[in-house]
Amino acid sequence: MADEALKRRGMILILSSPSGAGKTSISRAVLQEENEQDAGSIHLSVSVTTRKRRSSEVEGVHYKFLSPRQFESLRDHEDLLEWAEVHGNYYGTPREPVEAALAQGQDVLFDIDWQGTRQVLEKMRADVVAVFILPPSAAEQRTRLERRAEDDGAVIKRRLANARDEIGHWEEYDYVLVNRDLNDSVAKVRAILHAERCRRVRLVDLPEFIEVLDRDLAGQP
Ligand SMILES: Nc1nc2c(ncn2[C@@H]2O[C@H](COP(=O)(O)OP(=O)(O)O)[C@@H](O)[C@H]2O)c(=O)[nH]1
Ligand SMILES: Nc1ncnc2c1ncn2[C@@H]1O[C@H](COP(=O)(O)OP(=O)(O)O)[C@@H](O)[C@H]1O
Repeated sequence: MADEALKRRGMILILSSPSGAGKTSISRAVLQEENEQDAGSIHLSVSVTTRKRRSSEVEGVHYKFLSPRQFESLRDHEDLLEWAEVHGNYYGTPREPVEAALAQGQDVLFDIDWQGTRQVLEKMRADVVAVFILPPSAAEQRTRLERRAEDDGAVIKRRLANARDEIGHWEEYDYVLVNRDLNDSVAKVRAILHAERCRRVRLVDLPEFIEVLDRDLAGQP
């Protein structure tokens, strides 16, 4: 990235939450604000899924919508970094775009569930920062799902029933936040991202930088 003194390896920023807690709203705002500040620094990992497209979603932007057969073919060819069945549908992360972005020092945002998070942590712990988002209360979570009005009653019921299972994995995450005020949550996720970018292990040319600094200091009168 243009304004950084040190070359950096990219990271995977995972956002997980029970349905309706607000991770999609937070991720869209984080991506927009970050790219206004520094274009191309972070992008969404576009998952593949067998679930039906919602009216607000655009093919290839929010998800790639596949048939079960297409999904299984990708999975069986090891083209997915992780995959899981969630709320009765398959979801997975295409591997190649993520590996390319990390190598170029770009960050990738994952909106994935706890099962996927576990797989990515097992494979790539050093490159992963995992954030768990909670709703302020069960009543507010239900209200948000109903207000979103993208799913029918049975689907909302299933998502709320699965919420306890998802929340049960909070201890597997590096950071946890309660999404009460959206702007506040977006600011917190951006603060996490900015701090994590400075981690020593991500600064790939730090040893050379220190060596030059040290040599120049030694050579000073
Ligand atoms: N493991 C995994 N989970 C995913 C992936 N994409 C989405 N999910 C999760 O699947 C769940 C359902 O997502 P979605 O159908 O968009 O519903 P929403 O959470 O109610 O907005 C959420 O927990 C997502 O984080 C993926 O590629 N892999
Ligand atoms: N902090 C918040 N306060 C009030 N409403 C919110 C907040 N965050 C998200 N929402 C709303 O709640 C609904 C569910 O949010 P969404 O981002 O789709 O959740 P998720 O992706 O976790 O299922 C949406 O209608 C969204 O506009």
